[in-house]
Amino acid sequence: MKFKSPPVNSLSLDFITEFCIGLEKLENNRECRGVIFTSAVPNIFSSGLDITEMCGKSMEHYAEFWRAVQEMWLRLYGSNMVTVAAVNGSSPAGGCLIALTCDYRIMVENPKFVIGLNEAQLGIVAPFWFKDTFVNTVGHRVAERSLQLGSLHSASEAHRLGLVDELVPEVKLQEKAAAVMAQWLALPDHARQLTKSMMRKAVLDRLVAHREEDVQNFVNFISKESIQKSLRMYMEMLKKKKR
Ligand SMILES: CCCCC/C=C\C/C=C\C/C=C/C(=O)SCCNC(=O)CCNC(=O)[C@H](O)C(C)(C)COP(=O)(O)OP(=O)(O)OC[C@H]1O[C@@H](n2cnc3c(N)ncnc32)[C@H](O)[C@@H]1OP(=O)(O)O
Repeated sequence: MKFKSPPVNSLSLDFITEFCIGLEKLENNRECRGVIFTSAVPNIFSSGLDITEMCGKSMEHYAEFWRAVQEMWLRLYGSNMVTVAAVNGSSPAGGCLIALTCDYRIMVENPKFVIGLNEAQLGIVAPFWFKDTFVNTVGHRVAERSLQLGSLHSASEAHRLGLVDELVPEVKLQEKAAAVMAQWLALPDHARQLTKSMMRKAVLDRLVAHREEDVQNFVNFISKESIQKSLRMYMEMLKKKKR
């Protein structure tokens, strides 16, 4: 699955809806046993959640958007397929979440590419299920420090921390992703799927059990004037950076 929503593959409501429909089709296709996620936009895997979906909109819109973000994560983290992220560009926040939610992450070894859950830098808080996914990948200590600081890690640092599993030169990315996929698909599906479910079930169940509460927390938090102000300032900063 190749993300192609220029300029930065931000995760808008439309993007997420298409992503979920695409994933569901693949999940229901008995001939499809694995998916590689990558980007068709140069230098960007995904810039994370589309900030304009969380800024200056109605409470109803925030709730609809957040349910879609939850749905994307539930489907991907709970997927029966082998999921490999071929990270060929920067991947902050929600973009990093997509990579973390896969079974395996391969990143291009470009020192300009960054990845991490940088929510704290925007004055917002990664919800518990982003945090759980991060902890399950890198462990508690690394996740705690990285989340509190809202760190964006270079590719080599991300590899050192275990945030990504492998680094490769750009030209080798697709070949390596295909090789990893072949390795994971060599196992009997039922054994791999039951093992994956055993590893991820508690974290998935936690969001399913608290889904509406999590929507309300998000809506209450994001609609605060102080948070809206932080998001507006962040968007301004992104625009100014270009001038
Ligand atoms: C206690 C209860 C808690 C409950 C939970 C509460 C809250 C949690 C909520 C949400 C979690 C949030 C998750 C997120 O994903 S937030 C998004 C975070 N993303 C970022 O910080 C990345 C921002 N972008 C960048 O750093 C750069 O754009 C880039 C990705 C490195 C690319 O740089 P480049 O120089 O190539 O491009 P530009 O910066 O010029 O960008 C081009 C264009 O795109 C716009 N844009 C970039 N990112 C976003 C985005 N995420 N959303 C919307 N728009 C984006 C940018 O402004 C430019 O627009 P322009 O009009 O100027 O062309």
